[in-house]
Amino acid sequence: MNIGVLALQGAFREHRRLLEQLGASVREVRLPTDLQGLSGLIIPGGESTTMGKLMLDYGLREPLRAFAAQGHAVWGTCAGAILLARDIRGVPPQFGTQPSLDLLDMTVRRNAFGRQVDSFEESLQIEGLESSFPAVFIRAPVIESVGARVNVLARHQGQIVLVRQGALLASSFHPELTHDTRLHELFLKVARAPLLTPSR
Ligand SMILES: NC(=O)CC[C@H](N)C(=O)O
Repeated sequence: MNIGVLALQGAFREHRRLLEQLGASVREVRLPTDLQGLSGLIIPGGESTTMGKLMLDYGLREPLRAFAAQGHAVWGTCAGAILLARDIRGVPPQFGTQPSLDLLDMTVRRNAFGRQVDSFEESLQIEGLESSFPAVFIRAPVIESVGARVNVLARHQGQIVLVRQGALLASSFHPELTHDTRLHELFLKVARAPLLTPSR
């Protein structure tokens, strides 16, 4: 299966390594033509302001929206989750409005768990996984609210940190920075059969 990782900035190599470990063939996506023939795409963590700007500069916003509209699986982790959100809060005023793909019906607040030094790892209970998942949070966003079609799959201290809406997934944390492959396996399952996989 061909899976893309948006490679404008951020932790794309780590996602690539995990996906390849699971047998996927991975393409780094930098241009709209790179999306051809892919079954799914991961938007990594990094800096959502920079990534959003590069996304516009490279003419990727509309092609990415079209890719998702075709029903392909798209998973945003941390900054990637911010880019998927319909509504982004906590953007410093000097950045103006932040570009978003406006795909997932949720409101996110940037850097809601604190500063870089406040990064932490936490065992999360995730719906559908039998044992807890080691989740790494780095200047992570919180998902403040979600629309009716969005399923909440995990919370940390009451705050939403993992959601699914059809073939779209968003996590506040970085599963690519651990050795636990279960969320990448879930993503590949969705990418294989986006319309067949139950959303819970
Ligand atoms: N680890 C991350 O992806 C951090 C996200 C970053 N704080 C942002 O708002 O874009």
